[in-house]
Amino acid sequence: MTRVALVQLDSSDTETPADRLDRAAGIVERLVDVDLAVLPELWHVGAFDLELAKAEAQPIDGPVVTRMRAAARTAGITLHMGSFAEASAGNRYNTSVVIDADGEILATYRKQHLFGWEDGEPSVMTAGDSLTVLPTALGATGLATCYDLRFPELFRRLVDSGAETFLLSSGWPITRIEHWQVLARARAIEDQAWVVACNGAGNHVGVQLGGHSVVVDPRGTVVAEAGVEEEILYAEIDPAAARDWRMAFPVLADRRL
Ligand SMILES: NC(=O)CCC(=O)C(=O)O
Repeated sequence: MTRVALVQLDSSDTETPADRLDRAAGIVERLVDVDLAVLPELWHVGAFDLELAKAEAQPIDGPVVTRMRAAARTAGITLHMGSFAEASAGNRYNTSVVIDADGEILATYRKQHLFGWEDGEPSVMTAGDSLTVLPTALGATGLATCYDLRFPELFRRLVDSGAETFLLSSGWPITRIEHWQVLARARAIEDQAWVVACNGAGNHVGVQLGGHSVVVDPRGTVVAEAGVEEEILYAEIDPAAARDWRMAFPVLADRRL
Protein backbone atom coordinates (compact mmCIF):
# COMPACT_ATOMS: atom_id res chain seq x y z
CA MET A 1 0.00 0.00 0.00
CA THR A 2 1.14 3.53 -0.77
CA ARG A 3 0.37 6.23 1.76
CA VAL A 4 -0.48 9.61 0.24
CA ALA A 5 -0.96 13.05 1.78
CA LEU A 6 -3.03 15.70 0.02
CA VAL A 7 -1.88 19.06 1.41
CA GLN A 8 -4.99 21.22 1.01
CA LEU A 9 -3.14 24.49 1.45
CA ASP A 10 -4.85 27.82 2.20
CA SER A 11 -3.78 30.47 -0.33
CA SER A 12 -5.61 33.47 1.13
CA ASP A 13 -4.22 36.83 0.04
CA THR A 14 -3.52 37.83 3.65
CA GLU A 15 -0.25 35.86 3.30
CA THR A 16 2.63 36.81 0.99
CA PRO A 17 3.90 34.29 -1.59
CA ALA A 18 7.27 34.16 0.21
CA ASP A 19 5.66 33.38 3.57
CA ARG A 20 3.43 30.78 1.96
CA LEU A 21 6.41 29.13 0.28
CA ASP A 22 8.13 28.80 3.66
CA ARG A 23 4.97 27.47 5.26
CA ALA A 24 4.27 24.96 2.46
CA ALA A 25 7.84 23.67 2.51
CA GLY A 26 7.67 23.33 6.32
CA ILE A 27 4.44 21.32 6.09
CA VAL A 28 6.03 18.94 3.57
CA GLU A 29 9.20 18.59 5.65
CA ARG A 30 7.16 17.57 8.71
CA LEU A 31 5.16 14.84 6.94
CA VAL A 32 5.70 11.40 8.47
CA ASP A 33 4.67 7.92 7.29
CA VAL A 34 3.93 9.25 3.81
CA ASP A 35 5.26 7.93 0.50
CA LEU A 36 3.88 10.62 -1.78
CA ALA A 37 2.39 14.09 -1.21
CA VAL A 38 0.52 16.43 -3.52
CA LEU A 39 -0.22 20.16 -3.27
CA PRO A 40 -2.81 22.37 -5.05
CA GLU A 41 -2.61 24.42 -8.23
CA LEU A 42 -0.70 27.76 -8.17
CA TRP A 43 -0.78 27.82 -4.36
CA HIS A 44 2.14 30.23 -4.14
CA VAL A 45 0.09 33.04 -5.76
CA GLY A 46 -3.51 31.79 -5.56
CA ALA A 47 -5.02 30.16 -8.65
CA PHE A 48 -7.25 33.16 -9.49
CA ASP A 49 -4.74 35.95 -8.81
CA LEU A 50 -3.48 36.38 -12.34
CA GLU A 51 -1.69 39.68 -11.63
CA LEU A 52 0.33 38.01 -8.89
CA ALA A 53 0.97 35.03 -11.19
CA LYS A 54 2.46 37.46 -13.72
CA ALA A 55 4.59 39.17 -11.08
CA GLU A 56 5.81 35.92 -9.50
CA ALA A 57 6.35 33.88 -12.70
CA GLN A 58 9.79 32.31 -12.55
CA PRO A 59 11.90 29.65 -14.23
CA ILE A 60 11.93 26.07 -13.06
CA ASP A 61 15.24 26.72 -11.29
CA GLY A 62 13.70 29.70 -9.43
CA PRO A 63 12.93 29.91 -5.70
CA VAL A 64 9.59 28.01 -5.62
CA VAL A 65 10.75 24.76 -7.24
CA THR A 66 14.19 24.97 -5.61
CA ARG A 67 12.62 25.27 -2.13
CA MET A 68 10.17 22.42 -2.79
CA ARG A 69 12.97 20.19 -4.10
CA ALA A 70 14.78 20.71 -0.80
CA ALA A 71 11.55 19.94 1.09
CA ALA A 72 11.07 16.66 -0.81
CA ARG A 73 14.67 15.70 -0.02
CA THR A 74 14.27 16.52 3.68
CA ALA A 75 11.00 14.57 3.91
CA GLY A 76 12.40 11.71 1.80
CA ILE A 77 9.20 11.43 -0.23
CA THR A 78 7.96 11.75 -3.79
CA LEU A 79 6.41 15.20 -4.02
CA HIS A 80 3.92 16.46 -6.57
CA MET A 81 4.49 20.07 -5.53
CA GLY A 82 1.32 21.28 -7.26
CA SER A 83 1.74 23.87 -9.97
CA PHE A 84 3.58 27.17 -10.12
CA ALA A 85 3.64 30.08 -12.60
CA GLU A 86 6.54 29.13 -14.84
CA ALA A 87 8.38 31.67 -17.00
CA SER A 88 10.09 30.06 -19.96
CA ALA A 89 11.31 31.44 -23.31
CA GLY A 90 9.06 34.51 -23.13
CA ASN A 91 5.93 32.51 -22.17
CA ARG A 92 4.21 31.70 -18.89
CA TYR A 93 2.82 28.25 -18.09
CA ASN A 94 0.80 26.72 -15.27
CA THR A 95 3.32 23.96 -14.60
CA SER A 96 3.11 21.02 -12.20
CA VAL A 97 6.33 19.44 -10.98
CA VAL A 98 6.93 15.97 -9.55
CA ILE A 99 10.09 15.61 -7.46
CA ASP A 100 11.71 12.45 -6.13
CA ALA A 101 12.96 11.74 -2.60
CA ASP A 102 16.45 12.95 -3.57
CA GLY A 103 15.07 16.31 -4.70
CA GLU A 104 15.45 15.55 -8.42
CA ILE A 105 12.73 16.58 -10.87
CA LEU A 106 10.99 13.47 -12.20
CA ALA A 107 8.40 15.09 -14.45
CA THR A 108 6.57 18.28 -15.32
CA TYR A 109 3.14 18.95 -16.82
CA ARG A 110 1.92 22.24 -18.32
CA LYS A 111 -1.85 22.67 -17.88
CA GLN A 112 -3.56 22.13 -21.23
CA HIS A 113 -7.00 23.64 -20.58
CA LEU A 114 -6.58 27.17 -19.26
CA PHE A 115 -9.56 28.47 -17.28
CA GLY A 116 -11.49 31.70 -17.61
CA TRP A 117 -11.68 32.47 -21.31
CA GLU A 118 -10.11 35.57 -22.87
CA ASP A 119 -9.64 37.71 -19.76
CA GLY A 120 -8.80 34.74 -17.52
CA GLU A 121 -5.83 32.37 -17.48
CA PRO A 122 -5.39 32.38 -21.30
CA SER A 123 -4.64 36.12 -21.10
CA VAL A 124 -1.50 35.48 -19.03
CA MET A 125 -0.55 31.84 -19.64
CA THR A 126 0.24 29.63 -22.62
CA ALA A 127 -1.41 26.19 -22.75
CA GLY A 128 0.73 23.07 -22.60
CA ASP A 129 0.41 20.54 -25.37
CA SER A 130 1.90 17.31 -24.09
CA LEU A 131 0.81 14.46 -21.85
CA THR A 132 2.70 13.35 -18.76
CA VAL A 133 2.56 9.78 -17.45
CA LEU A 134 5.29 8.60 -15.10
CA PRO A 135 5.94 5.56 -12.91
CA THR A 136 5.31 6.27 -9.20
CA ALA A 137 4.38 4.22 -6.15
CA LEU A 138 0.78 4.75 -7.32
CA GLY A 139 1.43 2.78 -10.53
CA ALA A 140 1.59 4.52 -13.91
CA THR A 141 0.53 8.06 -12.99
CA GLY A 142 -0.98 10.64 -15.33
CA LEU A 143 -0.95 14.34 -14.45
CA ALA A 144 -3.74 16.88 -14.91
CA THR A 145 -4.59 20.32 -13.53
CA CYS A 146 -7.93 21.66 -12.30
CA TYR A 147 -10.10 22.72 -15.29
CA ASP A 148 -8.57 19.74 -17.21
CA LEU A 149 -10.96 17.64 -15.09
CA ARG A 150 -13.83 18.76 -17.34
CA PHE A 151 -12.21 17.20 -20.43
CA PRO A 152 -12.60 13.41 -20.37
CA GLU A 153 -10.70 13.00 -23.63
CA LEU A 154 -7.49 14.16 -21.92
CA PHE A 155 -7.90 11.44 -19.27
CA ARG A 156 -8.64 8.82 -21.95
CA ARG A 157 -5.41 9.78 -23.68
CA LEU A 158 -3.61 9.35 -20.35
CA VAL A 159 -5.17 5.87 -20.05
CA ASP A 160 -4.07 5.09 -23.60
CA SER A 161 -0.56 6.08 -22.46
CA GLY A 162 -0.79 3.57 -19.62
CA ALA A 163 -2.16 5.62 -16.68
CA GLU A 164 -3.70 3.73 -13.76
CA THR A 165 -3.79 6.72 -11.42
CA PHE A 166 -4.52 10.40 -12.06
CA LEU A 167 -2.80 12.99 -9.85
CA LEU A 168 -4.59 16.31 -10.04
CA SER A 169 -3.73 19.70 -8.59
CA SER A 170 -6.51 22.28 -8.37
CA GLY A 171 -7.68 25.72 -7.38
CA TRP A 172 -11.41 24.99 -7.72
CA PRO A 173 -13.91 27.46 -6.21
CA ILE A 174 -16.57 26.58 -3.65
CA THR A 175 -19.30 27.85 -5.99
CA ARG A 176 -18.87 24.84 -8.30
CA ILE A 177 -17.63 22.26 -5.82
CA GLU A 178 -20.43 19.82 -6.73
CA HIS A 179 -19.00 19.72 -10.27
CA TRP A 180 -15.57 18.86 -8.83
CA GLN A 181 -17.02 16.05 -6.73
CA VAL A 182 -19.03 14.52 -9.58
CA LEU A 183 -16.27 14.91 -12.19
CA ALA A 184 -13.58 13.37 -9.95
CA ARG A 185 -15.78 10.31 -9.49
CA ALA A 186 -16.74 10.24 -13.17
CA ARG A 187 -13.09 10.22 -14.29
CA ALA A 188 -12.37 7.36 -11.83
CA ILE A 189 -15.39 5.31 -12.93
CA GLU A 190 -15.08 5.75 -16.69
CA ASP A 191 -11.30 5.23 -16.74
CA GLN A 192 -11.22 2.61 -13.94
CA ALA A 193 -8.37 4.59 -12.38
CA TRP A 194 -7.46 6.11 -9.03
CA VAL A 195 -8.16 9.83 -8.82
CA VAL A 196 -6.01 11.67 -6.26
CA ALA A 197 -7.18 15.28 -6.46
CA CYS A 198 -5.78 18.03 -4.23
CA ASN A 199 -7.70 21.32 -4.13
CA GLY A 200 -6.78 24.58 -2.41
CA ALA A 201 -8.53 26.45 0.42
CA GLY A 202 -8.91 30.07 1.50
CA ASN A 203 -9.98 33.28 -0.20
CA HIS A 204 -7.96 35.40 -2.64
CA VAL A 205 -9.05 38.19 -4.99
CA GLY A 206 -12.61 37.56 -3.79
CA VAL A 207 -12.66 33.88 -4.82
CA GLN A 208 -13.28 31.28 -2.11
CA LEU A 209 -11.62 27.98 -2.97
CA GLY A 210 -13.68 24.93 -2.17
CA GLY A 211 -11.33 22.39 -0.57
CA HIS A 212 -12.90 18.92 -0.66
CA SER A 213 -9.69 17.31 -1.87
CA VAL A 214 -10.60 13.74 -2.64
CA VAL A 215 -9.26 10.25 -3.29
CA VAL A 216 -11.50 8.04 -5.43
CA ASP A 217 -10.71 4.39 -6.09
CA PRO A 218 -10.93 2.78 -9.58
CA ARG A 219 -14.50 1.57 -8.86
CA GLY A 220 -15.62 5.13 -8.11
CA THR A 221 -15.77 4.85 -4.33
CA VAL A 222 -14.63 7.93 -2.40
CA VAL A 223 -12.06 6.61 0.08
CA ALA A 224 -11.13 9.99 1.63
CA GLU A 225 -12.49 13.52 1.34
CA ALA A 226 -11.40 16.76 3.03
CA GLY A 227 -13.51 19.61 4.38
CA VAL A 228 -13.37 23.22 3.20
CA GLU A 229 -10.49 24.60 5.29
CA GLU A 230 -6.75 23.92 5.12
CA GLU A 231 -5.96 20.35 6.16
CA ILE A 232 -3.82 17.36 5.26
CA LEU A 233 -5.90 14.49 3.92
CA TYR A 234 -4.33 11.03 4.17
CA ALA A 235 -5.23 7.91 2.23
CA GLU A 236 -3.82 4.47 1.46
CA ILE A 237 -3.68 3.39 -2.15
CA ASP A 238 -3.28 -0.09 -3.57
CA PRO A 239 -1.51 0.53 -6.88
CA ALA A 240 -2.70 -2.87 -8.21
CA ALA A 241 -6.38 -1.96 -7.76
CA ALA A 242 -6.83 -0.37 -11.21
CA ARG A 243 -5.27 -3.36 -12.98
CA ASP A 244 -7.38 -5.80 -10.91
CA TRP A 245 -10.63 -3.93 -11.55
CA ARG A 246 -9.92 -3.60 -15.29
CA MET A 247 -9.37 -7.38 -15.45
CA ALA A 248 -12.51 -8.17 -13.42
CA PHE A 249 -14.75 -5.70 -15.30
CA PRO A 250 -13.11 -5.02 -18.70
CA VAL A 251 -15.13 -1.97 -19.80
CA LEU A 252 -12.16 -0.33 -21.50
CA ALA A 253 -11.88 -3.34 -23.84
CA ASP A 254 -15.39 -2.56 -25.17
CA ARG A 255 -14.51 0.88 -26.55
CA ARG A 256 -15.53 1.47 -30.19
CA LEU A 257 -12.93 3.72 -31.74
N1 LIG B 1 -8.33 26.97 -11.76
C1 LIG B 1 -9.23 26.38 -12.54
O1 LIG B 1 -8.89 25.73 -13.53
C2 LIG B 1 -10.65 26.55 -12.13
C3 LIG B 1 -11.61 25.60 -12.83
C4 LIG B 1 -13.03 25.89 -12.46
O2 LIG B 1 -13.32 26.77 -11.66
C5 LIG B 1 -14.09 25.11 -13.11
O3 LIG B 1 -13.81 24.29 -13.98
O4 LIG B 1 -15.27 25.33 -12.75
